Amino acid sequence: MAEIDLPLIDVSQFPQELEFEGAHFHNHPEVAKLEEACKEWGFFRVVNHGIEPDLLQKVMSVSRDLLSMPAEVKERVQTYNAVQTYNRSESFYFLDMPNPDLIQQISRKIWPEDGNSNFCETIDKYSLFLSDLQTKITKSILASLGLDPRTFYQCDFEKCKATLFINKYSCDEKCRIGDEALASHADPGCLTILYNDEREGLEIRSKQGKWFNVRPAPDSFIVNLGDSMKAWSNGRYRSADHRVVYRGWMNRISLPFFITPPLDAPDLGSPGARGRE
Ligand SMILES: O=C(O)CCC(=O)C(=O)O
Ligand SMILES: [Fe+2]
Repeated sequence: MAEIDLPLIDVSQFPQELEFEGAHFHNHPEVAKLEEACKEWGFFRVVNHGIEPDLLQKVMSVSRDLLSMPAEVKERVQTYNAVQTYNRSESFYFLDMPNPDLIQQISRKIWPEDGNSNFCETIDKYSLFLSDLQTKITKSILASLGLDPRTFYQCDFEKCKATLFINKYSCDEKCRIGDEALASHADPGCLTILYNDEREGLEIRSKQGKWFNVRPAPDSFIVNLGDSMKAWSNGRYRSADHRVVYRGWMNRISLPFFITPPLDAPDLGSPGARGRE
């Protein structure tokens, strides 16, 4: 299986002025790199994102605590699933993030004695950081299409919804290297910010239809564009097929943060003639 290192996007290099109205930045070097990555792969890896490695470790650790609870405890949570499409896997999802009340409700169901404030604070802090990161990335994607950052508000990107998943893929002795743990798919929404443990297994399909194994890299996030962003860019940007393949591990944890358009933002849901050709 061919391997790739995803294109690296350094968030600290994005122009600060992206926050201001009326500026155009598609010639900025980091924004140009982003444009290339979105066209070529629809996937990139984000570094210098400002999230402390310590917080990332804590997020993994509280996710493991949650997933290692007995099945009958996990089943108290409505959004706990042994999802069929995730072969031999289980997941929790948290809607409308950041959402401290929901995190507490879920935590109290799992740990009724004390509500596990460490879990709540860690997941809350993490989702606040990720929301901020997704805003920066989305504005930079708009800039890379040659658009004014105000488009973010004019086209209702700020109303997008974020859902955090905590997934665990488990394999037993019957698993064989190359078996699909998550079948090939494209994400339907705007953007996905994915953090996973250092176990290999994520594969993405190139423009030419060839599968590549994504080499893991610590302390960074994988970002991919979904079908809504592809449609919104009038097909200029890819929403690439990807899958998870078993590579010899017993367990693999991944935390996708899905950014999806709200139902009341028709402008975002439909492709328009925007951006430069
Ligand atoms: O677990 C992964 O690395 C990828 C997950 C994914 O693609 C998804 O949940 O849509
Ligand atoms: Fe996906």
